[in-house]
Amino acid sequence: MDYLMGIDLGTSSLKTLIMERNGKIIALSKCRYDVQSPMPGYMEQDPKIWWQACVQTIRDCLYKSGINSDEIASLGFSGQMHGLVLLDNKKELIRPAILHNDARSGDEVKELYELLGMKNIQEHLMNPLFTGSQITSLYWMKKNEVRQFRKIRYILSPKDYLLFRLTGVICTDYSDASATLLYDIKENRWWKKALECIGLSDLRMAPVQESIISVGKVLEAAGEETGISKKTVVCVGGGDQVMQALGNGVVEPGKATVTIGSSGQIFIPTDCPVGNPNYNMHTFCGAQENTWFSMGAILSAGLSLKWAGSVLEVNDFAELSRRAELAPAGSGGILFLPYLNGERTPHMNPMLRGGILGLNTKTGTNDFVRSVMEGVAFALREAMETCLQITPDPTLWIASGGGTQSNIWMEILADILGKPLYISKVEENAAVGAAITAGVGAGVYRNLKEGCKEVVSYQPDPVVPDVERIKQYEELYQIFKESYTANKMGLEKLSQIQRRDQDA
Ligand SMILES: Nc1ncnc2c1ncn2[C@@H]1O[C@H](COP(=O)(O)OP(=O)(O)O)[C@@H](O)[C@H]1O
Ligand SMILES: O=C(CO)[C@@H](O)[C@H](O)COP(=O)(O)O
Repeated sequence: MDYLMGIDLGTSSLKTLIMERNGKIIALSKCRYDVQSPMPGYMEQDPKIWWQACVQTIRDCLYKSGINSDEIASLGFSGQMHGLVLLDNKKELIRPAILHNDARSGDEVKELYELLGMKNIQEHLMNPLFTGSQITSLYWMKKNEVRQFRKIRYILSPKDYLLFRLTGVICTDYSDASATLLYDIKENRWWKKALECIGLSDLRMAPVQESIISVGKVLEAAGEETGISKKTVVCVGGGDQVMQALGNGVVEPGKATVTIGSSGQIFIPTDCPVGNPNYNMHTFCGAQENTWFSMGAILSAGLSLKWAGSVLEVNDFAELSRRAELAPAGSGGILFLPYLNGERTPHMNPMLRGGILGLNTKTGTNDFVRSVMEGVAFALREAMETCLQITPDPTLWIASGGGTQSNIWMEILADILGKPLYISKVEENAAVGAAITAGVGAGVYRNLKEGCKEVVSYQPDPVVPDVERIKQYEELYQIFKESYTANKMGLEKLSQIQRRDQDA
């Protein structure tokens, strides 16, 4: 039988799975790791840890499945987007990866807007500039790590590093290329002006392929390390948002996903690159040429619940969900602002900080946990409304990510978005999407649409919003939006104090 392998490099863990062509998962393995924050606002990971996690989970999956590795027709990657991985001319790592949620380059964002010009950015990148994107992280390095900057020979996105370790091939895909903010989305090539502006040439950038393209076979040494056979075809894969969408059967306009992973996203496929007139959401390329999507991204979704758990010293998400179930809808009138590490859509502000408003003598820990889940859902609604200002509302919404494991969180999300939410029957949709992509690359499926049709089905009953709670949340949502405007300046000042104190 032909099996397919999907590998998803997340922010908090790496997941590998082996599935049959009909989507039945026969082995799944996860390896957790931490994000390092050596300075306030810095978010980094050592790519070698990703590779170790990749090796460990591949071996574990092969062992659990009991299959012969020759039977794996192909494998593909999904990866956290925007992050910066740098290799020197010996193809050695230059420094730890700077991640998508890094907030150090606020000044560089402002400078790059000046240097590149708003009109050019609108026309070529079709995205707002933001901290944690490759363009701003590279520009920060140029100013602050001159010696290391000079060593840069290859610039990769996170999943491309795993592809390189496995095959020796340097290459990326359209989705990750566009997410670097160094890529001209209209012209479909690296944007020379942006590269020149930060003192680099497009020779430093990886060749760009469709996600389904097979780049070759595993290297001898990597084969021995992982147990992957030389017969297995290795495909490029794509950014985790594109891969999770495919793993949820979202392959063309009409369907959309709302994701609660470590971060959170609204993902809407579009017929053309819609751009970003208000500089507060994203337009990126899809898995294949001439495919695009609009995206609203919030920085602390699942991460907010993780933080709440650490405050309460409850590190079990299922237990946190039970606690949220015990609190009333609206959490007794308290509101959580989930800006723990700044925010992207719609505020595009790395200097924001979180907040809890309306605390009173009756507020208890159950209210606190529920308000965190509600605050994340309010932020996702604001991201959704931002996208829907310029893209048509899809007919079907699918919830995705680790947050779907919580019934109460899904109920809250459906009520706050005011949308029935479908949930896929399988977990780990980004890894499933990577496996589907690899299946197309190896000829197991004729195309992505066929792969999605064979693999993806939804639980029979969507999570349906409740009419009464929709009304109740509407009132709170208006206060949530106003709270940003009312508190913005104070939150920014607090963030400055936090940086200053931690710097000292
Ligand atoms: N049983 C659960 N109940 C509530 N939330 C959960 C549960 N399991 C996972 N989560 C949420 O999902 C997040 C992880 O999502 P995941 O999609 O695995 O993230 P990533 O891909 O970024 O590593 C956790 O931080 C947590 O907030
Ligand atoms: O930043 C984005 C999208 O813009 C995220 O998709 C990251 O790529 C990481 O996702 P998680 O690991 O937090 O789910």
